[in-house]
Amino acid sequence: MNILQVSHLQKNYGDHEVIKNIDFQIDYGECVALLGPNGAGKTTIIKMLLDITKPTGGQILFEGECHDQKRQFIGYLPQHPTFYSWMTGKELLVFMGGLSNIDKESLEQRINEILDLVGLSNAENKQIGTYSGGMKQRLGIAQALIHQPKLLIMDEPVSALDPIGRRDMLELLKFIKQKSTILFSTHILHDAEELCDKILILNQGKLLVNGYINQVINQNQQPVFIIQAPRVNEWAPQLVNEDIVESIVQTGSIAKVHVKNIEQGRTWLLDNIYRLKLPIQKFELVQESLEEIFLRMVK
Ligand SMILES: Nc1ncnc2c1ncn2[C@@H]1O[C@H](COP(=O)(O)OP(=O)(O)OP(=O)(O)O)[C@@H](O)[C@H]1O
Repeated sequence: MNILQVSHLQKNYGDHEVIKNIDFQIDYGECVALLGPNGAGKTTIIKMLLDITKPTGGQILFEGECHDQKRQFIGYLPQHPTFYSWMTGKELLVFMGGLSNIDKESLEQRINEILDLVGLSNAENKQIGTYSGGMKQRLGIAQALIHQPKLLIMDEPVSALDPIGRRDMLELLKFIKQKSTILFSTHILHDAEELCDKILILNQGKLLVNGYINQVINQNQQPVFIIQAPRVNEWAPQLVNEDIVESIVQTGSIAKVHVKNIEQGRTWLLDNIYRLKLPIQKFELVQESLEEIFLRMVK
């Protein structure tokens, strides 16, 4: 049995179809990234899993059942957690543990364990208002895990952090995932690649991809020619050809040209480089990265 089964999930706001007939499942011990550009519908899906928002259609089952008490089952770190800044980290966890009906004796021990896990033992008696962004986010993880939920859901857990806070958080999540089942949303591909087993790519409410990262890369990767030469804006538009070229992406002095067929594309591109007398610095055939696959799909 899987831990979460989502079938035919739909959400409309008025006439706006925000989530369009989505199916996915999460198995025990998996770490799954929900990826999508701004407005794709990631937060809406998470809110429906948490019962904050009601679906327009479809079904959400936890361990095969529609649970009424989702708070016991799920630990949740929102996109913008808000804390009382006058509370200490420990006081917040006592408060949250109380809401989850953990008895006092077990709670004391659980708080010590969880503060140790997230690296906040030394700051437990400091007011949250004095915490850095990274410390607040780690406290957010601690409150989400205090009642030992079966599923940890996080909405953009690292996006707002500086590079050091982000690295700390990724390392913490790598450790937590060894013993947890995790679903988190992000628009940062690299984080998904580093942490996850499976990815769900969402665009405009539709699920475009649902699978293990390696499979997704193998099944969707397209060959791409890299051409580097000065004044890319002037020559790249002349390489448009619907029969041969799928798309062209320009960055700096580089054009990434996706072709429909490698042999035909190579010959045609070389002919054009010669015709245009391009002073090329590089001509190379590479495979797309996950980020490039994502960008192509959500365009
Ligand atoms: N309460 C609401 N009423 C009407 N439309 C909404 C509401 N909440 C979200 N939407 C719309 O639903 C769509 C999906 O929004 P959602 O916040 O789920 O996207 P997201 O992928 O989480 O984006 P982001 O990465 O920016 O957080 C957007 O077009 C948004 O404007």
